Amino acid sequence: MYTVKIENVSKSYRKFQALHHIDLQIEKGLYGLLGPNGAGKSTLMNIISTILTWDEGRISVYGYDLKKDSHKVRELLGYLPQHFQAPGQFTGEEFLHYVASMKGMNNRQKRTIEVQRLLEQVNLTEHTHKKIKGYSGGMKRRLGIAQALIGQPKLIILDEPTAGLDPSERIRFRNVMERLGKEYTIILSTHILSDIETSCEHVGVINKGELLYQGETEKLASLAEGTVWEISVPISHYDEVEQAYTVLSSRREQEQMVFHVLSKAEPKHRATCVKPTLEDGYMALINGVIT
Ligand SMILES: Nc1ncnc2c1ncn2[C@@H]1O[C@H](COP(=O)(O)OP(=O)(O)OP(=O)(O)O)[C@@H](O)[C@H]1O
Repeated sequence: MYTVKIENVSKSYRKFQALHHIDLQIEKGLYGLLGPNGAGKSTLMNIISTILTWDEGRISVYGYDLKKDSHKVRELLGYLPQHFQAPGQFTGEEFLHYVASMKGMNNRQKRTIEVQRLLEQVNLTEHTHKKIKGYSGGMKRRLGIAQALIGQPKLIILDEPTAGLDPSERIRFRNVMERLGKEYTIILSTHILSDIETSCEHVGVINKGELLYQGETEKLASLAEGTVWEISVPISHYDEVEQAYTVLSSRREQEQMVFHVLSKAEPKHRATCVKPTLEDGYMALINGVIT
């Protein structure tokens, strides 16, 4: 059963069309929204979060129409905006209490339990009483994730939640999300493929406001089957290869350069076709090598 249904949604900022007829169906669990800078990810997330309006199309969230029943949707929603800011003079704990009160959690004792649980979940317990202005970027991000989880929302929208997190925080974040994804719908946007590779079963890829793919994350890699080639050339041919192909990776092996490149046709250099990774599938889509 789909919890979020987006049908034929378009959005323009004055004359610039940021989203073109987007159709997306999202089920309970973790859903990854992928796309390069300016693809339209935040626009779409702000629309689902009821912050932005849109021009045409229909969106429903847990059966509620987003236009007619936006107040109902807001009650189900936890949201981490891309540029999350919290007042620096608050401590982490005070801020979470404040957000929880705004969400209608009036019972102080219950609120305290919830705040402590969330601080622990995002690994901020030892900074509970520290002022937010003294937090690092990663700590602020984690606090942002905690405030999005207040009140156990059924739909959690996280716009680039892992920006600024170090590798161990990223792993911790993934574990928390995987656990929550068993019960709730979580949509997260990212450019970091490793964030979604293991945790999101389904993914949508957008570029320039167009939806290029939606489906199983695993299958994104196989879309690029037959278009990823390994080429080994002398170092002096480096520029030639870079100009001729979309280079996915390169490494030096003694006097040779070994490239992985994208190409629909077999390259003119001696090349071996290799099994694509998720990143290759994504790059092939974004570069228009596959459609
Ligand atoms: N308020 C606005 N007015 C005009 N254009 C906008 C506005 N907000 C976004 N855009 C444009 O819409 C397009 C989509 O932007 P959006 O922020 O949704 O992309 P994104 O995929 O979230 O990018 P990023 O990963 O860089 O945050 C971009 O070309 C952007 O410049």
